[in-house]
Amino acid sequence: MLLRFTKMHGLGNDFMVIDLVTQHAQLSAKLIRQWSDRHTGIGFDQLLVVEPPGNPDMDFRYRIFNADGGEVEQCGNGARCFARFVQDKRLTAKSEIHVETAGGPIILNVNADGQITVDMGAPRFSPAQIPFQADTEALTYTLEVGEQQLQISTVSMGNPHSVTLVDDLDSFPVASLGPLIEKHPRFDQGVNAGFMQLIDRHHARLRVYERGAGETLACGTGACAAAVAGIRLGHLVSPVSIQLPGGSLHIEWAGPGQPVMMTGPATRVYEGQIRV
Ligand SMILES: N[C@H](CCC[C@H](N)C(=O)O)C(=O)O
Repeated sequence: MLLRFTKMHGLGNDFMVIDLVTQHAQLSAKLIRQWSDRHTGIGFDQLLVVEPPGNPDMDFRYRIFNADGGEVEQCGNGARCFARFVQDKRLTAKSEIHVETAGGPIILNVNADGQITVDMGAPRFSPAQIPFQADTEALTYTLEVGEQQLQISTVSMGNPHSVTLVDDLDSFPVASLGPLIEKHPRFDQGVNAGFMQLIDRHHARLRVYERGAGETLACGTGACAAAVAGIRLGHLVSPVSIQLPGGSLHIEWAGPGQPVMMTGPATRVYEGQIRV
């Protein structure tokens, strides 16, 4: 059987997107790892799957799998591509799309200018919600990483994030410290490791070593987590422009209990078919 898919990206964070509303396929971690290989497969950071909703009040279920085959709770750049995909495929005529994910409900708005704004839900901070091993909730924690002691903030956007402030992002050893944080024993389910350089009160630069995918050109939930951490620490004021290697995202957050609003592009690259 041939399975249709669309290759897409959000600021260079790239995806294979498949519609399992009108198609059927049995996915496995092994198959996803084969597909994600950038030499022998299609190549992507994440696989995004469109399914019918479980909850009749929602329009779709949105499932996310990392390149390593693991299913995860949320993907922000993917959410914008999801919105573009379901409109392009005529799976919906709505411009406000309500979607259920393993990390909680999100709302996608396709704007007149083609940008997409996502209500990502409220961030969570308690260690149990990250999950992260700590005695009490704090704004920052000291994490032993290799020979170093790093100050990190932790934020859940449905998926887990650590945020470390650095002075010079270009020279910071993301490739060596990222994987040590990603698989640090204090993060029970692993973590996406963000590294942020403050520019001014409304701007910051960010690199993210993603759980299950490595360093990506952009990370939407990572941008949300970094903006929220910067605001909580008093370094940033909403709205915040987060500049990632692949481009910038506009983030707004009105404070604890309020949703994080992320706005950015979604790009279609090509249509494909693969035998399953
Ligand atoms: N690697 C992430 C999932 C993808 C998130 C990222 N691509 C985004 O745009 O938010 C995790 O394991 O939680």
